[in-house]
Amino acid sequence: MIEVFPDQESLSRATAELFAAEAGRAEAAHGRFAVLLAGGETPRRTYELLAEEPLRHRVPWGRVHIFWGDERCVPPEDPRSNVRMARRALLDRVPVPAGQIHPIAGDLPPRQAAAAYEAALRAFFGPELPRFDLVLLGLGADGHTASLFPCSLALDERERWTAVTQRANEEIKRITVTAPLLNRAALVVFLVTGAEKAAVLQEVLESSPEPHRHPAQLVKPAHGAVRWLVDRAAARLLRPGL
Ligand SMILES: O=C(O)[C@H](O)[C@@H](O)[C@H](O)[C@H](O)COP(=O)(O)O
Repeated sequence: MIEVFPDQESLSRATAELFAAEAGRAEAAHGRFAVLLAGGETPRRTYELLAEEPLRHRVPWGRVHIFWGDERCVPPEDPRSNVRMARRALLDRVPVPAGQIHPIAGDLPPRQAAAAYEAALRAFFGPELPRFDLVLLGLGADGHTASLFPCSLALDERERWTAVTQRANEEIKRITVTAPLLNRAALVVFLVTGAEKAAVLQEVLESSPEPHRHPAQLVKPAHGAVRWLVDRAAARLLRPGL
């Protein structure tokens, strides 16, 4: 399902409202809301809106459990950190109990960080593959999502829930969740804005599946839904009515 919004602000507002609605639904259904946050820049405004009136009062923060889809292997205060971005935009401003925030430790050696994060996931969800109520994902201009980059070994990981990856021409490593975890989600929401994403969005949504070229095409939850929230600039090359 693809929803086109006039601009990033209206997309961010709709995403924040969806987050609040899903949180209320999950809490009513099973007493908690487990969400996987996206990194990068696109979700920042959504997180800010969730911390502000009126939405801040619509989310049962005491029942919310926060995880991340990926993190850069940088210190916690590094401006590139996805955990830092979400803390500053949202988590430092709403009453989620500290024990319900499960950051990826970007300052650990990468393999140790991936193992520690997988242990945190297992501690919370148990031995079964985690089923998140909501997964927020972005889309890179190269078709990546989370930190699942084209042609990376992590794309074929079917056992582990986390992996160490590295983006081409980027000196740092990254920790990412893997496709099996993403594909257990109840609801996956891709957030895509900006004219620079128009070409890749068209390829991901309209070209034949080539997940090693466009890892976002790996995301097809067997028992869940995928929604694409895109702005008009990113959607400009899509077939009408897609
Ligand atoms: O750590 C990251 O960078 C994200 O997890 C990554 O998958 C991001 O969602 C896309 O690269 C889009 O990034 P923008 O939202 O900044 O365009």
